[in-house]
Amino acid sequence: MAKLAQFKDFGKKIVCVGRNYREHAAELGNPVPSKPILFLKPTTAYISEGQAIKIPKGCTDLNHEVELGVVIGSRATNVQESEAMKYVGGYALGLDMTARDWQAEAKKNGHPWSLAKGFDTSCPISAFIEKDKIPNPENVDIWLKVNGETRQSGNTKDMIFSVAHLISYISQFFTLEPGDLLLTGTPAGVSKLKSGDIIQAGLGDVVNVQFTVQS
Ligand SMILES: O=C([O-])CC(=O)C(=O)O
Ligand SMILES: [Mg+2]
Repeated sequence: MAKLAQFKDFGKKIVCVGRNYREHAAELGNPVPSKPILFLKPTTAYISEGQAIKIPKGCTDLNHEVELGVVIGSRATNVQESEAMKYVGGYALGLDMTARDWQAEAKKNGHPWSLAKGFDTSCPISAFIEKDKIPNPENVDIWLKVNGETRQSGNTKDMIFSVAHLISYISQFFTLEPGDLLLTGTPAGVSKLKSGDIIQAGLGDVVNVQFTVQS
């Protein structure tokens, strides 16, 4: 496996998992999935700390979704679940910013979520986290505050599909490449944001980030 340093410049394709926590599926009135629900964001969605989250033009219900991000370390095609963790290069905290009004409309009409999930600034991301800083990705506290008030507070042990299962499942259909980011789904507590809001989010005490929302 190549040296981890090369993944500090991760920023390749963003593969997202939907409804991977029962309580979040329930809060939006969705059934619990029997297999992972996948969607993609374009790489133009990435921002890092210091850049603002922009409410996309016409969106009236921008939501935060804090998620554990897994950075892929080596090329993965059709990997077994028992081997899958070898393909992890490290981690990151990611926000799956969602135009909930646009997503609701897309759901109603059976249309894709690309616009609701893939607009510019829809993937704020922390710095790269070395793999050994998170020895067990299935037991990490994950939290998000808006203007100092806790909105999301979960633990990755409540994920329906594990990191290993997700990598194995996804790699059956498309190849994961070094530098790709896998966003593993959000716990409950998603809520509406407005211009000027300050989001703080973190994974246990491993990492925390801050982003401002702008119209
Ligand atoms: O928009 C949604 O509810 C699906 C999703 O991304 C998640 O569960 O993290
Ligand atoms: Mg999400």
